[in-house]
Amino acid sequence: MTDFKQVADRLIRAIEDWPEDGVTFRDITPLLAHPEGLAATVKALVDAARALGPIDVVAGVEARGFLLAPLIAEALGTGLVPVRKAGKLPAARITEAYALEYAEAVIEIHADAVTEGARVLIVDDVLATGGTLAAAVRLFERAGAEVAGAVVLIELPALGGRDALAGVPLTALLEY
Ligand SMILES: O=P(O)(O)OC[C@H]1O[C@H](OP(=O)(O)OP(=O)(O)O)[C@H](O)[C@@H]1O
Ligand SMILES: Nc1ncnc2[nH]cnc12
Repeated sequence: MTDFKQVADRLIRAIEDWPEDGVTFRDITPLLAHPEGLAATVKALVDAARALGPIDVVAGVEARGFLLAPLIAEALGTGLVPVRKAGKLPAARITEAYALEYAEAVIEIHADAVTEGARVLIVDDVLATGGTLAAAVRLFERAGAEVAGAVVLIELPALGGRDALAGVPLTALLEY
């Protein structure tokens, strides 16, 4: 089995000054495009998810969380809930606004996306300021669920996102 950290360090690329000056963008597309990179990524994510205890449902945050969450949900045998950017979900919604490293946004879930007390695992590719994941946690708490934890591929510790998630178990597979 390919070592995840080795293959990820080789295949995740850093793009300077994108999408704006001063941001180093961590691009996971070469990792996902590589067969062994993808397999090692899925295994590492699923191992991290299993370590968080029982999970009833896996949530992926649009857009890059959508690339990862279904792979974990399928492996755990759970359902999948999309956390969508504003204006995409057709039925009654719960909405949260937030700021992230280089933008502001609004995310939503369907009000009936989770059952009362369900243990939700939230998945995304990057934790930067934590604005996105903290907003996702608020969505599921407002929906009556319990956030069992969050798993990300990459944490950018200099941006302090972990502090925004106080009280939520967070596993990051890599730090840059
Ligand atoms: O911790 P934060 O400062 O909130 O930043 C992290 C978020 O930023 C990126 O999403 P983005 O909204 O750029 O969009 P994308 O997934 O649609 O590319 C990334 O995929 C995370 O969701
Ligand atoms: N530096 C970064 N690279 C990739 N995705 C991000 N989302 C927020 N900050 C990011």
